[in-house]
Amino acid sequence: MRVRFRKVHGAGNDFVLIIGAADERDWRAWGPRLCARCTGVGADGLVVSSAIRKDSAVLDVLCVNADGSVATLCANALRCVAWCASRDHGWTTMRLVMSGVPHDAVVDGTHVRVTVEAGEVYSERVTETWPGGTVRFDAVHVGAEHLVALVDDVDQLDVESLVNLVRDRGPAAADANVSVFQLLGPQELTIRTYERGAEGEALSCASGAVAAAVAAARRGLVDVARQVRVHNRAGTPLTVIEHAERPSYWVGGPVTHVFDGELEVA
Ligand SMILES: N[C@@H](CCC[C@H](N)C(=O)O)C(=O)O
Repeated sequence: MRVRFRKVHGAGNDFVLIIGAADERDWRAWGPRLCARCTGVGADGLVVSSAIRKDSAVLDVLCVNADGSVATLCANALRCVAWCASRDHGWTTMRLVMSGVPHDAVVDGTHVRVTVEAGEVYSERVTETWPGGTVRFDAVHVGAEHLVALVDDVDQLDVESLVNLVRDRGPAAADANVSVFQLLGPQELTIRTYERGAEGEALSCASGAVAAAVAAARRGLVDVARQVRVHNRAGTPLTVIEHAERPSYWVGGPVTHVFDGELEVA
């Protein structure tokens, strides 16, 4: 059977997006095949979305990581789904459900923001001492597990080697997304994220941006009641701000359509 897909990225975090295909197909098995950089379409994740009720602005979204695991939250995937739904149906606000958790989305041209809920910040949950010094990671659950560490200079770090060490630090670390961030100035951070499931450094990570902003706020470095800009490897910053009415955060930034295609899936 042939299905249509879109290749879309949210500030460099890229996805193969299949719309309206909520059936029994084993998308977990298709994730690694379609996401493979050399032999597939190439992406950080495969995202499958479908309307919960016909023509309603409520969509169920599945995100399968490039390694076949399922992401409990991928905020950039949600942003990309919202952009596509806006283009297809003209909706500018919608509700997206990922792993049973509802998220609101607002589309304004190519700028898309979604809500993400953050749990408590567990300070210095993992400490790693290595030749580059000591790095202390806070643990923050933002729908997916994140470890985030404040460092002096993100560019000086060999992130992959650091993550390999951190991953051996027990259950809190073994299955987490891992980020290092730096304070750039008032209300500005820069971040590098090693993404679980894509098993590599992502050009941007929206839930990682929320985790870093929340951890930085807890340290008194930023005020999340006002917009925090989070710079990334893609060079297209995301913004994070507390939701005015409920205990949640908006994370926003650009979504870019790359191309459309058709796939034969058995
Ligand atoms: N693949 C990760 C989640 C990735 C988060 C994503 N990049 C974002 O934008 O939120 C996982 O399985 O935890």
